[in-house]
Amino acid sequence: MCMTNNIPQGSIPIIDMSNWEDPKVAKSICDAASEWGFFQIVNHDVPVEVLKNVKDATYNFFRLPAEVKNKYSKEHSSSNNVRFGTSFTPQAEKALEWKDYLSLFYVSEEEAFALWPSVCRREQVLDYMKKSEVVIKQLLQVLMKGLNVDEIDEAKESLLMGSMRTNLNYYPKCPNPKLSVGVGRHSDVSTLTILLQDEIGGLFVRGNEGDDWIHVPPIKGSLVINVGDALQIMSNGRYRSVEHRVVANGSNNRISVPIFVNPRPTDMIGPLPELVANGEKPIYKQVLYSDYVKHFFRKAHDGKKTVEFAEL
Ligand SMILES: O=C(O)CCC(=O)C(=O)O
Ligand SMILES: [Fe+2]
Repeated sequence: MCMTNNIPQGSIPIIDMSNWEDPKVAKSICDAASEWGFFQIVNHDVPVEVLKNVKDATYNFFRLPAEVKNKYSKEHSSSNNVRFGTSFTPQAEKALEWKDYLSLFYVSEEEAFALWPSVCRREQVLDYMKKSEVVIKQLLQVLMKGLNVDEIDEAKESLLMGSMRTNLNYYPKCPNPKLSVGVGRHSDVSTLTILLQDEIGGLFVRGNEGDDWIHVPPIKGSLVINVGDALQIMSNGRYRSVEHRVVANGSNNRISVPIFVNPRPTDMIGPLPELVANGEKPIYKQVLYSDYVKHFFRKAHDGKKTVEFAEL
């Protein structure tokens, strides 16, 4: 596919990754991360076959009878790292979100083979994660360069992408979509999120003027990338995590598969020392990442409020 890096009017940028090291492409990635917080990538290194397989894996899991899926619910799952659920934080929500999910926190291949449901073809989910890592590293390298952080050493790599969670999301057809939502307004708590969506559509992003919602159109073979709160905090606000939501759909089921690329739960996150050393005034404090995530999951989705937890 031949794409320019132009931003279509009223739409989030679409970036061709085939020459990702080209300074012009690198600039369009950094600009997209600071102006929009969201973009789509095409001609990336994740093979189409891998994307197809992970979608099949998702359908396979959600087609299972309720009693089989329930083996992975909070009450029954043998591990916190594998969790089937509905909505987001049901105990804190006034109305549930019209969504089921299977959340898979990656620890090791060995653990994934032991604990992840075999029916969802864990090899395929693992392959999607592994192949996406290449793209994640390219994006992080470019984004760090944009902050004048030229080297991503082992410690920095671990801070930026030391843990990963893949969710298989299923939004069943909703009898009265006007009365419900797929996912409420929120920003992600990740460093970056890599999202595969199917052809149905329904993801909306807060526009950079702040008062409009922009649809993220499904593009065959593309991946949607968004900045999460952790990167907003580490970049001292230069890259923005942006509110997004998913509408409920009255005619079709929809699936999506985000990979949340996160710091490790035990990491302290705050503005990167390189930025502060340059004389920049920090606008966030250092917080323990697991505390930040706990704060996010304790409440219902509430737009961009989570990040206030780290504000100075
Ligand atoms: O399904 C989507 O398109 C987005 C899902 C989402 O925002 C999330 O899981 O954080
Ligand atoms: Fe999200």
